[in-house]
Amino acid sequence: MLVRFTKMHGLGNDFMVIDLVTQRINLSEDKVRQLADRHLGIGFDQLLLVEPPTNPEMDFRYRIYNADGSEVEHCGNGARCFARFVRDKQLTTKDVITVETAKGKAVLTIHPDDRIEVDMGAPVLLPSAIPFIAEEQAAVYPLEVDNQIVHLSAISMGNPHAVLVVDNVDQAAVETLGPALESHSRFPAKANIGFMQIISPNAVKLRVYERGAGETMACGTGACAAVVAGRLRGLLDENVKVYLPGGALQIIWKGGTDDSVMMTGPATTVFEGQVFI
Ligand SMILES: N[C@@H](CCC[C@H](N)C(=O)O)C(=O)O
Repeated sequence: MLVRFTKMHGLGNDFMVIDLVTQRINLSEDKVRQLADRHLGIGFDQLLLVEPPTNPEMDFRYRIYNADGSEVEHCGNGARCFARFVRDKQLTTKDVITVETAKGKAVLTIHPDDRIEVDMGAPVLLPSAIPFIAEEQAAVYPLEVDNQIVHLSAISMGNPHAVLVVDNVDQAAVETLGPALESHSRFPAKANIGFMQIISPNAVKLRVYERGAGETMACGTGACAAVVAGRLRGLLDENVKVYLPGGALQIIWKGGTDDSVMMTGPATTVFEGQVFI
């Protein structure tokens, strides 16, 4: 069948977005992989499916799939694109939108200047809940990989992240350490791997090797996890600009275990199309 879709991006982290409020389809993992292929399909880092809510207190539900076909819990850049999508498609007229994700509720605010703010919820630091294998909770964990010891912070923003602090992000071993850590046995559900260079207490540079997608131009949940990691290590203030290869996000985290991480940034529509599925 012919399905309508929109191609979007958040700072270069790109998405195929399908409206399942007004269309119906079933997608296998193989089909997602085929659509994600940049030569044979549409090409994307993640697929976003916009659906009616199952909980009547929410406005929508959205589901997220990585390019490798795996379903994931959360996506920061995707959440902003989702908000832009439902407004542009006139599926809602609200400025504050609530959405069900696989890990609970997200609240999105569209500001008059078009930037979108997402309440990403509180970070999860308990190792078993990330999930990360460790005897006790710590801000930094030593871990052996590729015959060396690296020091990382482990955080869930709904999805699992590891964050390493590096001296120079442009020279970080993202292509080798990224995949080795993504599938490390201490991350039973795999993980997204962030490499963060501290510029000042209010600015960092970040590259993220994403689980199921490889290095992307930006990762919203990765930016949130990086700021949490920097705060836990006493390196960052509460309001931090995160410079990713595709552009900058503003991240605010007050630092309490119940405090939400707030992420603000843009969402861009590239084109619309139809594809046989
Ligand atoms: N690009 C996303 C994160 C997408 C999911 C991630 N690859 C995972 O497997 O958890 C973002 O902007 O947060």
